[in-house]
Amino acid sequence: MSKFIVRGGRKLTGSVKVSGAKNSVLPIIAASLLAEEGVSVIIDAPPLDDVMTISRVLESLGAGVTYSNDVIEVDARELATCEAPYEWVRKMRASFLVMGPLLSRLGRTRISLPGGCAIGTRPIDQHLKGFEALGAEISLGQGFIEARSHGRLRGAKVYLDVASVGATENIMMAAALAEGVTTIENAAKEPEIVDLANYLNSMGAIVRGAGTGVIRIEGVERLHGVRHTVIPDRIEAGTYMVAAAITGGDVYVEGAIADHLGPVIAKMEEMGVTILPDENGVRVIADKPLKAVDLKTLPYPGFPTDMQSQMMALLLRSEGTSVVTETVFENRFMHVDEFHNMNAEIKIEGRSAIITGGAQLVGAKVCATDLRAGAAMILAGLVAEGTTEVSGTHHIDRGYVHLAEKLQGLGADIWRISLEEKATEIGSKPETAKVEAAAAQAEEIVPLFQVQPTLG
Ligand SMILES: CC(=O)N[C@H]1[C@@H](OP(=O)(O)OP(=O)(O)OC[C@H]2O[C@@H](n3ccc(=O)[nH]c3=O)[C@H](O)[C@@H]2O)O[C@H](CO)[C@@H](O)[C@@H]1O
Ligand SMILES: C=C(OP(=O)(O)O)C(=O)O
Repeated sequence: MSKFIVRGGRKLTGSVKVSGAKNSVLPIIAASLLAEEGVSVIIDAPPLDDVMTISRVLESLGAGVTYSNDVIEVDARELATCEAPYEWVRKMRASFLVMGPLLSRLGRTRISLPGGCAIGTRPIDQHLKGFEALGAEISLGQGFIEARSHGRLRGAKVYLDVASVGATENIMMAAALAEGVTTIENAAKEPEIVDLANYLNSMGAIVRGAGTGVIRIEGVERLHGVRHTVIPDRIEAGTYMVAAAITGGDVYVEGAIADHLGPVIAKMEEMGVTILPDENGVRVIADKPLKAVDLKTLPYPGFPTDMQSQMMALLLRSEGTSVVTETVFENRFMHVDEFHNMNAEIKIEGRSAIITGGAQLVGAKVCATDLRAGAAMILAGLVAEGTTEVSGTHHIDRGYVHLAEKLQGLGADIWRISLEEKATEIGSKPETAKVEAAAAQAEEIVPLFQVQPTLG
């Protein structure tokens, strides 16, 4: 078990590099299961716990997976089973993304039910509706979902009741090897969908319209392994943009793609933050008092739910009242109680949080209730009076590569401790790598990305 310790009060300056996108690399690794020929090479794969988890899922299916210096190689030419075990699927909902590729390639799959999580119930009915439209028979029992097809899946029209990112991806992957044409209507439009479509197309698939509400997939008979570079993580980029703004800093976020961050940039500009995008990244300058703004989360190109809690931290620094409305997930305000512990003034009314900005935040012991909530606590800690201790770091490790080190590089006073070391080293900063290794061991996670070139 470990914690982040943040001492507030430093302006962040300098440059920080964004890693590859978690939400792109996960479906892309899953899609590698479709390659019956050659090996897939995925470049800029971030060394995150979620990447390790999906790699473990692939290994449990019989694929060979190696990782070295942000490059993952997947050899899925021979698969041993079509069953994804509970042990790994329960760790991460995105493991369910192997269902489409397995069904499409093997004609049968059995996967543990992914269940809900802290931010909502997160049903999978739209994924299943899509598979059924393609001719699969679905059965549920004993915590597993089984899907079978008689021969190849058949292309069909699928209308999604909600523009689900995961369902769009799963159905795209299932349709890639189906017989005939599949059309997904009311498809999700996120940049990660486009990245997955580009990956599938270079594998030999025929996917058109990704990034719009209608995606057309013409099924092919075989797909092969390719080299692909994952897009930069827009949520990680947005988090560092907020870190710059909240501390009144001046930071260049290298790799941030302004086009992917439209609503985040628009809202920060409305607040009075200067954003200067160029072809390699985005510079954020916060040299004026922040204004309150209202925002509502929506599917892309609307404001991303994955940036809601970080923006709430920023709005706590503004003068006036802001209203944040969460429309994507039904329970994504868990961070509000944690903010209260830091002297924040926020009231929840239904799906909206009413934020009275301007109060001095005070350091406290808080918990990362989910991945982005954890990032928000750290952001608040950067400007709180005194010291903030953020527990629940396993959530943060799902989505942020070397968070403490990247913030330290910008001048933040943040470090990570293992709870064991805390007892003996209060007041000193233990060396980060050693502490992370100890923390990983304590959480029974093998630190694959630092010490082992090969998974498994
Ligand atoms: C690995 C990954 O890419 N995760 C992202 C993905 O999650 P994920 O793909 O799980 O999110 P979805 O887009 O599917 O979920 C959006 C909404 O649709 C609902 N829904 C979804 C599927 C379904 O079959 N039925 C249904 O009702 C969900 O409960 C939720 O309320 O998109 C979310 C919304 O941008 C992000 O917060 C996550 O970071
Ligand atoms: C909710 C998130 O991810 P996941 O869908 O993997 O839980 C996120 O990245 O904020």
